[in-house]
Parts: sequence; structure tokens; C-alpha cells
Amino acid sequence: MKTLADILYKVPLKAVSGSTDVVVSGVQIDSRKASNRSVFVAVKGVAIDGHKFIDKAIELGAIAVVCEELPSQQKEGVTYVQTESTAEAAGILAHNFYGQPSQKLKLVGVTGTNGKTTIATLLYKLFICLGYQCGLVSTVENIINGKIIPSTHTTPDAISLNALLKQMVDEGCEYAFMEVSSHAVHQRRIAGLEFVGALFSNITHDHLDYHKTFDEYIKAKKAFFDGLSSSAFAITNIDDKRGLVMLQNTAAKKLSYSLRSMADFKGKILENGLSGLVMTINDQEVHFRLIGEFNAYNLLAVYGAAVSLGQDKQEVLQCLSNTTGAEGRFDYTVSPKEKVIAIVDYAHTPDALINVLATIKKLRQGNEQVITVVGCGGDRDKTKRPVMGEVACEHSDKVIFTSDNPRSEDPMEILNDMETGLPVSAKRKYIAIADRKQAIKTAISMAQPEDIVLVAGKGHEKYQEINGVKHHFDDKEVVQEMFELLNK
Ligand SMILES: CC(=O)N[C@H]1[C@@H](OP(=O)(O)OP(=O)(O)OC[C@H]2O[C@@H](n3ccc(=O)[nH]c3=O)[C@H](O)[C@@H]2O)O[C@H](CO)[C@@H](O)[C@@H]1O[C@H](C)C(=O)N[C@@H](C)C(=O)N[C@H](CCC(=O)O)C(=O)O
Ligand SMILES: Nc1ncnc2c1ncn2[C@@H]1O[C@H](COP(=O)(O)OP(=O)(O)OP(=O)(O)O)[C@@H](O)[C@H]1O
Ligand SMILES: N[C@H](CCC[C@H](N)C(=O)O)C(=O)O
Ligand SMILES: [Mg+2]
Repeated sequence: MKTLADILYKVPLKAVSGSTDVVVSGVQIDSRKASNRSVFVAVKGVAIDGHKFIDKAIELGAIAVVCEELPSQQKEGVTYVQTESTAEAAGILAHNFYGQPSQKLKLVGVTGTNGKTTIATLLYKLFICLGYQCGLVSTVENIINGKIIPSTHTTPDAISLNALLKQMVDEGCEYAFMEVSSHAVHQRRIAGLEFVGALFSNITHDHLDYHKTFDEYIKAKKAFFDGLSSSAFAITNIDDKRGLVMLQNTAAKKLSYSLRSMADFKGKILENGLSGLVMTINDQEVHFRLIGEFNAYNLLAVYGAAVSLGQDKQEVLQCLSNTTGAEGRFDYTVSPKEKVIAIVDYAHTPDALINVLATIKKLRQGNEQVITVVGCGGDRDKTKRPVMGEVACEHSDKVIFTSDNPRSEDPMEILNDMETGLPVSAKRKYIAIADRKQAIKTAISMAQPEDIVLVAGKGHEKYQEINGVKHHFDDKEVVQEMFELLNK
């Protein structure tokens, strides 16, 4: 049983009206979830101001309200707490309410534009292989010792996140690996958490709809490292232009990885083909099942984290050598008869698309064509659309622009955005087919034996979101269907 005073521990207070010596039943940032004796935290959101729902939460039983502005009319028997940032307070309150779970686990966070899911998933798989009980918080799914809990965000809101971490503690986990999105840092979903380690993968164009400028986006990611304690470690990719900036103001122990220069964790690719990567990591030669240079970076980051967590280098490399990546990341199938290669990948940023197409280019053995099916999400950063259109055309032989979660937007408008700015030479290369299933089928039927079809943008996703409704859709399923047809 916890009181309001217990969970206010470490929350910077401006004013309190009413008693804090009251037993509370939970913490909520959504008034609709308030119930008897819960604490409602009013957060100013992107769409709406949570302060508007204070009375609604009290009607549903909230016994205390944490807010940035005290309401002029206060209700009898309700405690009002004023604080500078309720988003920050929500994290700390949730952490206290759930028994400070991040202190009972070794929590490692991964941030960066691309590679978070891959790195966090590899860490989870590695530590399971090393014999530990672990948890994972990721875009694809959350996992507690093998048990899957569906995921709604890359990084859940502070309440769901702390509840999940508590469940990990209750189920005996020693380690937890989580993705830390820039939205989560900016919205303080991670406030109050104690990380033993943090990793940076890279930063490139994405989410400018939300952060407005690239500098703001960098600042959001950097704030994660700025908040680490001196007992934590921070590992960065020094081949990324912003790699060192990320660690500029951190109190944590600074470590680096690189494929190009001297670093604490130094890798060198010896072979890079469809059967995997052969590389040296700090002079040890190892074969990995993962494909592509970008995965060499992900593997270095994972190795660095494992060694920093005190694991045996040999055992780490042995486990990693057998590990496969995350679902829908360079996920490939070969058609039985024509040997067409279909690759389903979650590349949904210009940089990820360049990387995956560069990897494919290196895998080509002769004159096989590369046919790319790609779209851009609706209600998301519009400035990446023409860039992704251009990247796809520049690095593929043929391209089909199609829909990728149009959400509330008109799919044809998104396709138009992708087409603007394409050079004349590219215009002969592409067609637009808004229906994603039709687009994938067309690409596969256009393919000659041994050609490569890249289906980019949705990876593991099992839906196509149109006007607020998620319709079942699975890129891999459509590829399989088409391969079966070809085989008849
Ligand atoms: C743009 C964005 O990040 N939005 C997130 C944000 O919502 P918001 O600021 O719009 O909230 P709001 O609707 O304005 O409401 C403000 C407050 O009022 C409360 N409210 C609202 C209505 C009501 O009746 N009662 C009530 O109390 C809300 O609970 C909220 O606390 O806070 C919500 C609660 O934490 C999130 O669920 C929501 O994620 C939306 C659904 C989303 O799509 N987010 C994406 C962009 C996202 O977060 N993505 C990143 C990954 C990005 C990457 O690839 O790196 C992620 O971590 O998943
Ligand atoms: N280290 C990397 N550098 C660049 N691109 C990468 C890297 N790792 C993966 N990718 C590419 O980016 C795509 C997304 O990878 P992943 O899901 O691991 O990233 P993420 O950061 O979790 O993305 P999200 O923010 O959407 O959850 C992959 O499908 C692949 O094409
Ligand atoms: N975490 C990213 C995922 C994008 C995936 C893509 N399929 C899309 O829907 O745009 C986002 O929410 O922006
Ligand atoms: Mg992810």
C-alpha cells in the first residue's frame, strides 16, 4: 500500500493543497483510466491539454491531481499538487508507484534513428543464450522470458512502461533491454528510470514533423545520454557524424565502436554475403548470420554492451554467432522455382533505405535486377517522402511506389509527394500502385529468375492503417502467396 507522499518522492514540488498522507491505488495520465483513489497527472499533449480532464478524472474517483496549473475551483477531499513538468512527474510517480523497478533490473536503453529494434532484440536473445532471465521493450513486441506482450509504441508511456518493468522484476528478470525513441525522451516517458547502460546507433533524417528541426531531433536523443549517472556506461558509434556529440555532456563512462577507426570496440568486415557476415571484432574472427554492413554496426554495439556488462567475450561471440535478427529486418525468402529473392525490410527512412539497397547491391552476383516496392507513412514527416522516392529510384532498377499506412491522408497525395523532385532519368523507372498487395504482386511478376524484390517500410507490421482502422496486412504473407502461385 502506497501513499501519495510515498510516490511523490523526488518529484520537484511547487505547491501542495490537501493531504499527501492518503493511500493511492494507481497513477494515470489518461482521465478515462482513472478509478477509485487513483492519482491523475494532467499532461499537456500534442493534441490536447490533459488539464481539461481533471474534473472528469475526479468524477471517476481520482483522489489526487498532479498539475502544472492549479485549477481555480478545487474539490473537497482531493489533493492538488503543482509541479513544473507533469510529464517528468508522471515518470517519477510511476517509477515510485511500481516499486522503482529499474533499480531492481539492469536496464539498458538503445537510441538512434535506425537499428534500435535490432540492437535491443539481439541483446535480449544474447542474454537469454547466456542463461539469464530477461525482458525486452521494443517496436515489434515486448517480451518477458519468452512470453510475448503486444507492443503499441516503440517506447510505451511512463505508466505502461513502469508497469511492464515491474512485471519483469516479478518474473525474476535480471536484465531488461529497451528501445528509447526520441518521442519518448522528449515526452519524458523515461523520467525516473535508472539505466546501467545506453547505446547510440546513428542519427539521420526522420520525425521532423514532430521535432521540427534536425537540431531539435539531435537534442532529444542527446538528452537521454545527458541524464545518465556516472555509474552507467554510454556506447556510441563514432562513424556517425553525431556520435561524439551524443556523449559530450554525459556523466557516464564513454565508450565507442567503429568499423573505420580506432575505438573501444573495433570491427572489420571480411565477408558480407547472403549467408551472413564474417568479421573481426577486436581481432577475433567470427561468422554471424546477420546480413549487411549496418548489421555489422549493430553487432558491434551489442558486443560492446555485453562486455561492458561484464560478460565473457568468447561466450558472447559464440552466442551472437548463432543469433538471427528481429522479425521483418532483412527478412528474405527465395521462390522455389524461379529463385526470385524477396526481402521484407522495415526501412522507412531515407538512410535505412540507402543502407538496405547498398547491402543488396553488394549481394548481387551478376546482372540481377533490383525491384523495390516502397511507400511512406501518412500523418508522419512529409519531408522524407521525396527523398525516399529519389533514393529508391537511384539505387533500384525498377520501383513501385505504394501505400504504407496512409492513416488519415489520401494515399494518392502521399504517392505524389514521393514523386516530386524525381530527376527525369528516374521517371522512366517507376510506377505507382496505391494498393500495396497489388504493388507487391506486380513487382514479383515483373521479376526474372534470380532478380531481387525489396519490399520496404513495414517489416514485421501485420496491418495497413487507413483512416483510423488497422486492416490485416502482412508483406511476408503476400510474398508467400505470390511465390506459391508462381510455383504452380
Ligand atoms: C505524437 C505523440 O507522440 N503522441 C503521443 C502523446 O499523445 P498526445 O501528446 O497527442 O496526447 P493528447 O491526445 O494531446 O493528450 C494529452 C494528455 O491528455 C490525456 N487525455 C486525453 C483525452 C482524454 O479524454 N483524457 C485525457 O486524460 C492523454 O492521456 C494525454 O496524457 O502521448 C500519448 C500517451 O503517452 C501517446 O500514446 C501518443 O502516441 C501517439 C499515439 C503516437 O502515434 N506516437 C508515435 C509518433 C510515437 O510515439 N512513436 C515513437 C517511435 C518513433 C520512432 O520510430 O523512433 C514511439 O516511441 O512509439
Ligand atoms: N545500424 C543501422 N544503420 C542503418 N540502418 C539500419 C541499422 N539497423 C537497421 N537498419 C535499417 O533500418 C530498418 C529499421 O531497423 P530497426 O527496426 O532495427 O530500427 P529502429 O530504430 O528500431 O526503427 P523504429 O524507430 O521505427 O522502431 C531495418 O529494417 C534496416 O533496413
Ligand atoms: N516508428 C515509426 C514507424 C514507421 C513505420 C512505417 N510503416 C509507417 O507507418 O510510417 C513511426 O511511427 O513513425
Ligand atoms: Mg524500433
